[in-house]
Amino acid sequence: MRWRLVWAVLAGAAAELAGVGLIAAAAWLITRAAEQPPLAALSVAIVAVRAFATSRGVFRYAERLTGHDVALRAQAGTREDLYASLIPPQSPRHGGADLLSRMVDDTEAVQDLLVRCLLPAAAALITAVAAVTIGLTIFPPAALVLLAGLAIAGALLPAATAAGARRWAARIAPARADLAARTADLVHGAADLAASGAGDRALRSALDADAALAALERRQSRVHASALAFGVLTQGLTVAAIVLLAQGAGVGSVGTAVLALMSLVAFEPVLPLAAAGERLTGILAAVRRLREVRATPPAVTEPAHPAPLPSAPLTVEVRDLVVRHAAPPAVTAPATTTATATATGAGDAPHPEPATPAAAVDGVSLALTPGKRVALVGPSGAGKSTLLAALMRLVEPESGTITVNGADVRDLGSDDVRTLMTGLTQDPYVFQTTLRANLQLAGPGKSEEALEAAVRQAKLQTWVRSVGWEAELGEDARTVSGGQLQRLALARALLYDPPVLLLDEPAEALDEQTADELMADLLDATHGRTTLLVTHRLRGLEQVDEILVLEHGRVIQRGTHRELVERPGYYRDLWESEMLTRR
Ligand SMILES: Nc1ncnc2c1ncn2[C@@H]1O[C@H](COP(=O)(O)OP(=O)(O)OP(=O)(O)O)[C@@H](O)[C@H]1O
Repeated sequence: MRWRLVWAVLAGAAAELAGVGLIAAAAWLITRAAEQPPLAALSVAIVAVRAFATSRGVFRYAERLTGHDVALRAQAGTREDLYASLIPPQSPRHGGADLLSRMVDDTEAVQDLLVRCLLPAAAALITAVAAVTIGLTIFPPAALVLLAGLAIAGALLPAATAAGARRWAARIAPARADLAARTADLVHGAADLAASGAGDRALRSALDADAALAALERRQSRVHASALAFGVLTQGLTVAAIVLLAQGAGVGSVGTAVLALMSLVAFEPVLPLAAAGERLTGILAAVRRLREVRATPPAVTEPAHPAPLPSAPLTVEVRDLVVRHAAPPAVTAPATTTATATATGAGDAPHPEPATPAAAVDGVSLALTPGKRVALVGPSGAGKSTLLAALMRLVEPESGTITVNGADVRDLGSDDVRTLMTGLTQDPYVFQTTLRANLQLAGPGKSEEALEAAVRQAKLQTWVRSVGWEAELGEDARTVSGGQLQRLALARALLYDPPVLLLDEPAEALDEQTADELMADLLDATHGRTTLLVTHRLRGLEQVDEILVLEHGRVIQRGTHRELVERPGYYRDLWESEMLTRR
């Protein structure tokens, strides 16, 4: 990469220098030819003009080729790093439209950093040094004026545009993120917005966000246009000053023409630096945002030397487990408010510390011996999914232990743990590919019979038969109903067949009858399989070995179905109300 970058800089500088040489040689040739010297006196200049003209194109081509090659490689490298940093589960996880804009726009900014800022700046510097050096050999005072003009247009002006743009970039980035988020809400939430009659309001707020962004961008364009105009003015004044100085000092028409035209051309690579300075601010903000994603710590700490995986049969023991989620990040004020607050200094006011959230799982102990099936029940928000996430190493417990055959899961690689304990998560995802590929995700080498069996166990065979194995499923699962999605994910979990199966509400989003059938089939399918099942439905739970009732993260009741229905408490109340609604 480093050598490619050097070649790109050299080719860019050579193209600019050829341009300066071409104009200087042409100026000399034209003014000298006017004096009608013998042709032999012009032959070197004629060859030089041709050589510079030809080589300029060749160097420019080489610069574009190597420059874009370097930039695209850098962009690909940045994307790769970003993807790699997103693979381990993060806490908190970046997501949605914001992450998309970071992945697309911000990684493109890395390309711009090279193509629009670093390479042009290096080429401009080399050209400026060459032009000033040539000027010094002809008429030193003119060279000094040229140096001053180039310094204003190439250093002071870009610094000023960068400072001006920084203010706007700080406001434009959140305004753009705001618009992206509102647009994503409009697209993905179209059905919900229409159903709750909030479509017009959402559209209006997206249009307001659009108008706010457009206003900011218009003001930024004004800064951009004035900077460009000031650069051209500096160029004109510098050349005029050089001509006046040279004529006053009696440099002669040939020397004056060479100085004037060469100075004019020396500004060519320097003038775009004002725009580059402006762009640099946005680019640096994008680089910062990318760093933020890469620096987000993974949700769990990986051991430096993962212990070997315990082999089945597995006994999983959870002892006094406490899991606390991080407090949600403070809501940032809308872009315009932030800017106003910064301008007035109000933004410096200290933010109140977020209160420590209550533990989602608070001192839970349980044992899953080989073949044992345990059910977790409890009200919404009781901590059931969090317990499953801790078993899958998706969240780091605050205290307590989880061991597999005596080995602490913190000493195992988290990917390894997920080959031992995994299953159906609460928000299953359908990938934009065929139904078969969606299932095979869990077992690329599994036989056709295994696929069929998983589909049968998940009670999905009628649907599969009607749409076919090669049916394309949508990324946003529009082609799949809630129940089908749930059963597809269940089939995937059953196909993966981990030693310890974790199932988070497998009958969620199903109608009463299908849910009953599914639970009955599931309890059959998991017979003799180590299983931890989160459910809101109690029917069939007489088949599981132990039931834990969670409330506010704590186990408030535990026992078999028979024991729990005999005792007064949450379980018996829930059982009675379930029986009542079924009558
Ligand atoms: N990623 C998270 N960040 C912060 N808090 C969270 C997170 N996930 C869950 N919580 C909180 O932790 C608590 C337990 O949530 P959890 O999803 O484990 O409950 P649950 O029993 O599975 O609920 P449900 O039956 O509705 O799925 C809740 O108060 C929830 O708001």
